[in-house]
Amino acid sequence: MDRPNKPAALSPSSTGPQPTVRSDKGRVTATLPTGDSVEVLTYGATVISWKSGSGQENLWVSEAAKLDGSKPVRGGIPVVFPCFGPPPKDHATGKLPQHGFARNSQWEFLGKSSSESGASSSKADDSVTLDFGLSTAQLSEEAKKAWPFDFGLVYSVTLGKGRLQTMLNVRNEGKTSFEFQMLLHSYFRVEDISRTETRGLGSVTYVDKVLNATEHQQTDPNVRITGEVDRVYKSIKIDTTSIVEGGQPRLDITRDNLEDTVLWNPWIEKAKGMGDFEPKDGYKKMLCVEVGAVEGWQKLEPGDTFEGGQIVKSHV
Ligand SMILES: O=P(O)(O)OC[C@H]1O[C@H](O)[C@H](O)[C@@H](O)[C@@H]1O
Repeated sequence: MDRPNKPAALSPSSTGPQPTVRSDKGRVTATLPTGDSVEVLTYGATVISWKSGSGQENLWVSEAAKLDGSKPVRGGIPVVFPCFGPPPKDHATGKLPQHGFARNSQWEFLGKSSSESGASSSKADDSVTLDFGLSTAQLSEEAKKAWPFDFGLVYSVTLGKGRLQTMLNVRNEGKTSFEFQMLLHSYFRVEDISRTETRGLGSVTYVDKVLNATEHQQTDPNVRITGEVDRVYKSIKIDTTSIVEGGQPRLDITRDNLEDTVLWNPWIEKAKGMGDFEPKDGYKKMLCVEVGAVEGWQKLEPGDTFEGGQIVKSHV
């Protein structure tokens, strides 16, 4: 499948200030002349910071998050592949840990490409894309044994003025088909969860993981977070889920070729139970809105590819 809005390669005739990209000791950072910036660890290809030109951080990262590759990052945008949550024991992913291996594998930085025209904007606007790769050969022996399929992932992180696009491309490099799920586990930063709501999830069926995985129908198009929430919204018709604070739009999260979104906030007790979640009242400052394909399984035949992701627009 062709990726819509893929930025073109840097044109030699480009003039004016250019984005700067630095790669050092497992961290890749990109900064636009507008001041927008992104920082990505090669560990998990985890985006750990995304700032708007105003200097405003859009992602939440725990103060106790491990950034040394010893454990998946608690915050930012961990990549979930090839299973979401604890995999069913009778499925081919059954021996993998919760959320699979992508978030705790060492990815390769494949390089950058830049564009003078915006990836999702009609207005001319510089952007830069950072590509990261993960394939079977890079996995730990344990992960290879637990999920014995040949695959190739390319994760493209595109930074534009006031927006971030993250796209995961999955390719079956083997001789047999495989099934997978994928999800971008974005931890968004909010000022005050008590003034925060999401819009765009109305008339959708969701599975409530807090209430014994029972199915419910979302009737109110606005969802306020007033306690622990862990919901899988399925087959959503509206492409964009917005985070609104005090009635003002904060972030618009648009799914690309993905139909599901998980809403997660651990609230008081669950936050206390997570050693890498700090400060303990940090749940007041974050909301996970996680786009993905987690309802059932995506099947890929040998040689086939799947691509899905998100474009996030920041209003500040
Ligand atoms: O603690 P982790 O493995 O990072 O998972 C954190 C959370 O991820 C998703 O949002 C799931 O829906 C939650 O059930 C899970 O608690």
